[in-house]
Amino acid sequence: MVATDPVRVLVTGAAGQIGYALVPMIARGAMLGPDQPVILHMLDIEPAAEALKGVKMELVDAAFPLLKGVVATTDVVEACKNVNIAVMVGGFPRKEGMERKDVMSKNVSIYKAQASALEQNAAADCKVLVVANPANTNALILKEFAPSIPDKNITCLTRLDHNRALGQISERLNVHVSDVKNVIIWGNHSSTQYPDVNHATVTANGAQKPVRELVADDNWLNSEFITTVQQRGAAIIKARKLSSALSAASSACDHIRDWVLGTPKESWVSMGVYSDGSYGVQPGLIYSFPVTCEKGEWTIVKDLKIDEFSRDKMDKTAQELVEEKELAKSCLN
Ligand SMILES: NC(=O)C1=CN([C@@H]2O[C@H](COP(=O)(O)OP(=O)(O)OC[C@H]3O[C@@H](n4cnc5c(N)ncnc54)[C@H](O)[C@@H]3O)[C@@H](O)[C@H]2O)C=CC1
Ligand SMILES: O=C([O-])CC(=O)C(=O)O
Repeated sequence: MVATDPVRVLVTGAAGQIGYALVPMIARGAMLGPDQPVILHMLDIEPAAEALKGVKMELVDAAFPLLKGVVATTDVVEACKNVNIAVMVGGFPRKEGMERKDVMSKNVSIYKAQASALEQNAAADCKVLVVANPANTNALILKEFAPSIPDKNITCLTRLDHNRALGQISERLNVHVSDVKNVIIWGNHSSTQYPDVNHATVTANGAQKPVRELVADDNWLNSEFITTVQQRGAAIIKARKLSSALSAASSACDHIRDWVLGTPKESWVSMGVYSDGSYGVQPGLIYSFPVTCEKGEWTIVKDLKIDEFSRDKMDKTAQELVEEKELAKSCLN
């Protein structure tokens, strides 16, 4: 493919609230860069067909220079045809008072059903990002029911949690968010996730300093900071009566952009990817790790020092993923 060939990007659940925030970002180049033309494939279900038509009309009305075509459909096969990137948002969001795994039975069956459509119709090297909750387990189900898609091409979104952690540190230290780097989200996109700042730094006047040293309050870092990030999704639902949408859409663009175009030098991001056993995480689980990306491939950052506090939290979130996997399988029987 030459650089100016359009990239086909599928967004499922495109008539929903994340979809509505995400498709204009993609059409403006926030996902694949300002020179990369795109063709948007938007999938939703029959009850949302009229709303989906409306989104397509608005995309036409916005006259995006990079947008070379729009497919808006309720047919999953048509939606998946030749797509290079698939952002799987379709599903049901949780409501106030629920955990993300409470939408499991409704959502995992969607991912089982759509796995084969993707496998059979998408481009052979299609990169898949699962956003719908429970994101890690939906991605795991998709991976199991689409065995010919390479494991490394199926990921889930924990970049929103990563960005939330950057945001909390930036507010606490009164520094710009782009000067904070190398936080890590370990594990599940759920309230057991472990936001870890032990390797994070802030750049000031050309020098890098450890976040722990600058914050100088281990008590805050080991308690309130962690729970704020873990519970941020619930806090947004409480405030908006709807779950996060603009931040989820923006983080989905960050995830794909860094995966395709590469992570900046000496920094990493968090992605939910299949475990190869790194850091003692059960192989095959979709677990959020620190990764660097180059030439369209992610690599888990190896050999970071893990203290006892972190080990315990990393194991607890892994254990939840093992349990979710069993629960998902029972929902599919
Ligand atoms: N991983 C993450 O960081 C985040 C994940 N989420 C999750 O993303 C998902 C979408 O959230 P919203 O856009 O707020 O929900 P929404 O309800 O506004 O939109 C979801 C859309 O999916 C559609 N849909 C349902 N079943 C479908 C199917 N089989 N195929 C295609 N489309 C289908 C619905 O008709 C709806 O238009 C939820 O599961 C939510 O919990 C939300 C925020 C962050
Ligand atoms: O909390 C939710 O249900 C939506 C979500 O995943 C998030 O905002 O992180």
